[in-house]
Formats: sequence, structure tokens, C-alpha cells
Amino acid sequence: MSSGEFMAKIISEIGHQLIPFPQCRPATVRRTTGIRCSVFATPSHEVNASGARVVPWGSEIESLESASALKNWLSASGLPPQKLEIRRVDVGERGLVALKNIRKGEKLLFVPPSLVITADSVWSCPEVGNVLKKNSVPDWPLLATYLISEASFKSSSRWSSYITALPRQPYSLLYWTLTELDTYLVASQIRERAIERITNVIGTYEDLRLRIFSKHQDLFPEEVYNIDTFLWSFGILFSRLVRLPSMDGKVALVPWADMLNHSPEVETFLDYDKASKGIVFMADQSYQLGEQVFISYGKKSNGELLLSYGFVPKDGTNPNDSVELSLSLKKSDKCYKEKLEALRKYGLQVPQRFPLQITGWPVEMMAYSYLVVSPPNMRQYFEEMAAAASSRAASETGRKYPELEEQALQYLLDCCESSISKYSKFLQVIDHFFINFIFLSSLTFAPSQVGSLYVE
Ligand SMILES: C[S@@+](CC[C@H](N)C(=O)[O-])C[C@H]1O[C@@H](n2cnc3c(N)ncnc32)[C@H](O)[C@@H]1O
Repeated sequence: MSSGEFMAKIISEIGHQLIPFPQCRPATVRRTTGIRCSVFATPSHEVNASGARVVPWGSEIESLESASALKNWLSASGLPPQKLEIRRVDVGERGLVALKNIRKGEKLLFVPPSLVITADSVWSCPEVGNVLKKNSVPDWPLLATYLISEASFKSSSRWSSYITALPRQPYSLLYWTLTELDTYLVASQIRERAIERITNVIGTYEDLRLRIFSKHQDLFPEEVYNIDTFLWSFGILFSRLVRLPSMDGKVALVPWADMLNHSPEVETFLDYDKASKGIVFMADQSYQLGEQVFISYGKKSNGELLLSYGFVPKDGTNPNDSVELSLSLKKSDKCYKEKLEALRKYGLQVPQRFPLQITGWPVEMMAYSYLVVSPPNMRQYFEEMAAAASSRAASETGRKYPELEEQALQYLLDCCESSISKYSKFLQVIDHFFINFIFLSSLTFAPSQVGSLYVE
């Protein structure tokens, strides 16, 4: 099936049917001959335990051999001596650990700009880069194509050691089948966002293929530039690309620094330091020799971390975790029309989603709930409640209606229960899933990472 057909299928079948993902297509091995700029392009896609096609570059994530080759190459290319070292770690499989005791506030890690990949990086095949730039391809698809192009040059590419150390199959929802999304994320908004993201990646590839690749087949052979390699490169970008605030938000892949794993308990992040002219970050806590050092990928919920990085922190460890609760007017409400009008006036929808955090919920959600349960004799307050629910009326936000309090809370409780009840199917399949997981190791997340999906 072509990626276009796949996209049409995923759009038409977003429902509950089982559909194959593109990596399930039979692996075809073709060799390129005499292709200028792609002389090393001979990908022979392997198939992993679950039948997914994996790219012929990168390495298994547990491989430390490629990581130490990366370190040697970086050192020879200008990476100064570092306070951190790549090791196998308990959280994130591979990560950076302290080579000495580190004080809070200490500047950690230094990567010079010459070792950073951005949209301005030099291409091993300049013609490929020129064609993309002439067609005004934006940064993300440009970088995705850059990674594939450099990977196809194998050891002739400047980035060969870096690419070899990248995961061959990044942990990413891009590799989940629709059945897996339906099974494990049935009641989560992340399911829709994952489908949207997969559809966007496929759409982006299709756009590049039709607009550019098909017109320059000598530069962009399908053996190299196909949906499997694009799923890989976008998976790498989603899980490793950083935005550098001090470089006007420029996006970059920062070899070495991208070996840092995320902890919800730290706030420090990577940035360009204008004074020392390199990528650095400050430790916001002290570390003992041999301890893993973390950065923050942002204040993200467990669902958002799963969406971009393919993992979920251990239960209860993410203070930024939140789930979205969907509230709606009751169809049987005698004042349905009036309430709907009031909500629309303040830009609210039916249903409307609100974020629920372990630490509390937004006052706007309570106001929406008051409106849902308020009886006809309180119609003079409908607008006031809708305004408070939209947070447009600062003075009304947080106002209480004691006579409605119990009903409003009961309504919220019912909504929570109804949302959680969608996971009954999940609970039934979980045992089955674990048995399969142990024997096939076929899914892209570890059992310890599954637990908190339940609460979404
Ligand atoms: C920027 S990379 C970090 C380096 C990565 N561990 C490696 O070996 O290539 C991001 C990926 O690391 C893993 N990761 C990062 N933080 C994690 C955490 N707290 N728990 C589990 N996996 C994590 C996820 O697979 C994520 O997609």
C-alpha cells in the first residue's frame, strides 16, 4: 500500500477497525545503481519482532558501543572534556551520568555550534539541500529529509557516528497501530492527537514526494526517501529536537546533549549561551558521582510525553500531569438553548474540555458545571456563569453558588466516572498484553510505562 492509500485508509477508518500501518507492508529490497549523491543508498529494511519495518541505520538503544564511538568522534571534532558520560541507566535506558560530584547551579555540558544540526547545516549532497530550499521547505520537513540524506551516506557523512548512535526505532506513537491506539488510549484525547500527528507526517511525506521527489528522482530515490524512513526521521525529531530560546527559537539536534533524559522534577533545559558560545544547561540540583543527570523536556502531562517521546513517567511522579475532562450541557435541559447561547457568546463549546490535575482543577470548570446544573429560575445568572467559565470575567471567576454546589460536584464526579468507564476494555486486555509483551517484546513502551495510561 502506498502512503497515500494508507492515509486515505486511516482517515476513512478512524473508527474501530483494524488497519495495517505502512511498516507492515512486505519488505522490498532494491538496490540503487549509479545514483548521483546517493551512492551509498542501499537500504535493506529489516523487520522487527512485531513485523514493523525498521530503517537500516541507527542502533539498538541499549547499544553503548555506538554511544562511545559517538563520544570519541565528538571529542575529535571539538567537544571539550565533559562532566558527564553516557551509560546504561534505570530511567530512559541510555543517559548521561555525572563523572564527579556536581553542585547546584554548576554549568553542565558544552556543545559548540559546529556540532549542532540545524536547517542551515551543510549537506553531504548540496544539490539535495538546494532543491529543498528552492522549494521553500520549512524547517521540520527539511531536517527530516536532511537526516535521511545524511544517513544514506553512511560513513561518508560527517554525522555518521551521530546517526549510528540514534535509536533504529525511536519510541514513538508514530509506530503504534490504530488497534493499539484504540486499545490503550480509548478514552484519552492523546489518541486523536496521535492520529492527527501520524496523518500529518504521512501528509508531509506525500507532499514532498509529489511536489519534489517525483520530479528529481535521481536525487531522491524511493529506496531512500519513503514513508518508513520518514516515520523514523520524524520520530527522531519529535523525541530529540530542541528549541533554543536564546537563538530566537531556532530548532536544533544537539548530539551528546540529546542523550539527556527527562525528569518532571527538574526545571532546567538546554539553551545557547551567548557568553561561552555553545549549548549548555545549569544543574538545578546537586548530583553525586555516578548519578544520572536529567533535564526538563517542558511542563508536559504524561499524555503529551507519550505523544512526543513515547514514554510515561512512573505513576505519581509528574506534578504536571493532567487529563482533559469533557463537560457538556444535558440535551434534556429545559434551558438548553439559552445556556448554549450564553456559552457561545463567550467562545465556549459543547462539549468543552478542561484540564484536571492531581493538584486541582481550574475554577472555569466549576463555573461551567454550575451552568450545566442550574435550574430555569436561575436564568439571570447564565451569562455570568458562562463568562466565568471562559475566564473572560476576572471578577466572576471563582464565584460560588452554594445552592448548586452539591449538584455541580456530583455532575463533575459523574463525568469523571463516565470517562474512566471507557477503560473497562483496557483492563480486560491488560493481562493479555503483558503476556504478549514478555514473549514478543513487540510494543514500543515498557510495562512500567503503561500504568499511568489508565488514569487518562
Ligand atoms: C532525547 S532522547 C534521550 C536519550 C535516550 N535515552 C537515548 O538513549 O537515545 C529522548 C528519549 O529518551 C527516552 N526517555 C527520556 N526520558 C525518559 C524517562 N524519564 N523515562 C523513560 N524514557 C525516557 C524516551 O525514549 C525518549 O524518546
